[in-house]
Amino acid sequence: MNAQASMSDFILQVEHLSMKFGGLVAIGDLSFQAKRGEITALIGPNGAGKTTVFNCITGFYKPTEGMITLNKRDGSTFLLERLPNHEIPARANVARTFQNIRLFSGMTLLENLLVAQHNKLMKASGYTFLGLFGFPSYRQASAESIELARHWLEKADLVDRADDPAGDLPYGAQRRLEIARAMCTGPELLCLDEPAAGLNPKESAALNELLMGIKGTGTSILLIEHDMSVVMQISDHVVVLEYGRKISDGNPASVRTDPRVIAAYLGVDDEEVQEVLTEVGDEDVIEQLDTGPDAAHGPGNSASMMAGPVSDSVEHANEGERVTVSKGASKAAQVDARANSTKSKPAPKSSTAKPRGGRK
Ligand SMILES: Nc1ncnc2c1ncn2[C@@H]1O[C@H](COP(=O)(O)OP(=O)(O)OP(=O)(O)O)[C@@H](O)[C@H]1O
Repeated sequence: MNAQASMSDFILQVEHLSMKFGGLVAIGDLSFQAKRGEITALIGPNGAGKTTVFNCITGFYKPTEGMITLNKRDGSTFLLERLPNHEIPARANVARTFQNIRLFSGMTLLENLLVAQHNKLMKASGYTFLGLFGFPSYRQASAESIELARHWLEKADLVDRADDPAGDLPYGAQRRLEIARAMCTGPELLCLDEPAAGLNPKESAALNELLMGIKGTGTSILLIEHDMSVVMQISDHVVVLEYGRKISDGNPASVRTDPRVIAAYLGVDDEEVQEVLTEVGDEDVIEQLDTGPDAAHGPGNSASMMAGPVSDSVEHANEGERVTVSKGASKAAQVDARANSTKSKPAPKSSTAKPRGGRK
């Protein structure tokens, strides 16, 4: 990320966010920023804490610690962790979709998009029955709402089905309708929780097109996604979580080749981490294993960033370069521990990480 960027270039700043559920640390000291007008992806294995981050941003959870700042285009700033959750969409202009589709399936597509604009229409009616009698401000707001709904139905390639019940749409189209509905609330930050889940490749491509169109309007997108074809194609910036901690943060190309990310995603047995990294990694990855993490895009060597679950420990054994990691520990931490171990024992380069099966 550009060090010259000013604070107002960032729509969202998450600082030292922690969320604990009893003894479970779902998010631990997480900091990242999302640039205005960009697509920022939040990725990580199941249970890494991605949805919990969304729930903190959108007010469903009040974080245990930390600060979430939203900087709007007009210069106003909101501390989301302090804002009542019903004010987050209305005042901070943050909209979200959920992992499970939440449409009004018996209502038409158009009606779904008009319901999303309910607040605007109520305001225009003066919160009275005057709307029923064609109060001019209400008539205008009503016409604008229909126009906005039509606009987003077109963008989502759904305008032909405007009068069909939402429940009749194929799954991928329902996903796009949800996003269109969120866009009708005029968000500055759109948070999408796994929008590509369950989509076929054609539907994924349609989703990518819709999201790129939304980005083109200047709306910033925060995206949780497991589908790497979506993440790598459309994201400007990727933040990777493992056990609620950030293990990598950078552009898609740098994150894709980060050994810690590969290890976290593979989810292999502890003793197999090195073996699998060697087999799947390209020369860059192998080189990083030998020389340590890439400070240019990684989160650095800070133990707090790289720690696994609170109960885990990473020990350096006294047998050459072997690293012992307690069961269930962070795979990213193993990669880091191994890199540190290699650094502290200057061994000949040829002694580690030589591909056994060659590159794939
Ligand atoms: N309300 C809650 N109460 C207790 N534990 C919770 C709660 N919400 C989340 N967790 C726990 O926090 C951790 C992170 O969960 P979260 O759903 O945020 O992960 P995720 O990365 O979104 O996973 P997935 O990719 O499977 O959706 C998990 O261990 C989960 O069980």
